[in-house]
Amino acid sequence: MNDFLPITKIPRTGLPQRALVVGDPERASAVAGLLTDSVLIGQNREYRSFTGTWRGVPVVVSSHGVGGPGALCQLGELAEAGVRTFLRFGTAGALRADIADGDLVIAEAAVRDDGVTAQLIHPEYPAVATPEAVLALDRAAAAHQRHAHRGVVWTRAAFSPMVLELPMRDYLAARVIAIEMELSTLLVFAGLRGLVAGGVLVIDGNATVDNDDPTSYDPHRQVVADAVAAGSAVALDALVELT
Ligand SMILES: O=P(O)(O)O[C@H]1O[C@H](CO)[C@@H](O)[C@H]1O
Ligand SMILES: O=c1cc[nH]c(=O)[nH]1
Repeated sequence: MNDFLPITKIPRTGLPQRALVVGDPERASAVAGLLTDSVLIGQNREYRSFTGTWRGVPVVVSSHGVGGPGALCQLGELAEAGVRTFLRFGTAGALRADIADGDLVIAEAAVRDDGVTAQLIHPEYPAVATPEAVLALDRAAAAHQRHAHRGVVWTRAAFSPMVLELPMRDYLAARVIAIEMELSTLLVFAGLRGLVAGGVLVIDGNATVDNDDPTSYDPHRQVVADAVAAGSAVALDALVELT
């Protein structure tokens, strides 16, 4: 048998039990650059994975690309290789005027509009973060003096609407605070497997505005880059607190 798993090309066994998962492979490299003794352990497609230590604790940092189905492939292989605790460190659009660019959103749960978890379990099953992960992220954000908001996140498979309208009004009325594309997949996956999971997201725009004018979405701004750099330490600090 091959020593590497087929989709991510990470080693089949022996990975640290904690992983930070991110969308962008370049973000995986940047976060790995913060670790001690970081080693690239797999690179295939959108999946770039490292091991290293943070505050003396072994961790994995791994990218899953954009979208739930691809993320699910990565999560399954990380779990097969030994990961038990997952935090997603991503970006998201704000759904409230008082949530600013560069702020952090700590997810308590996610709306399962992800296009993939309905193929795993009934839609009534919740996508909920492990309470200890929420609290660890809250403490880490406070320790780093980062502005953080807690609430429900909308995970949506399609980045932009086409013929059908986004049900934006309903989720705004339901007080959902941010939108992104992979978190509910992680939370459902972890729930079904009995694993620990949570997520923290850097706000890179206001999705209620960007939805009216898609050309206004610009995640490549200094305020976002600075928050991603600061948020990396928040996410890693929380990750190593969890068991
Ligand atoms: O910054 P990441 O982690 O990729 O997260 C967000 O950014 C991508 C869309 O631009 C989607 O993957 C979305 O979930
Ligand atoms: O899915 C996403 C990710 C970042 N920002 C958004 O507006 N949407």
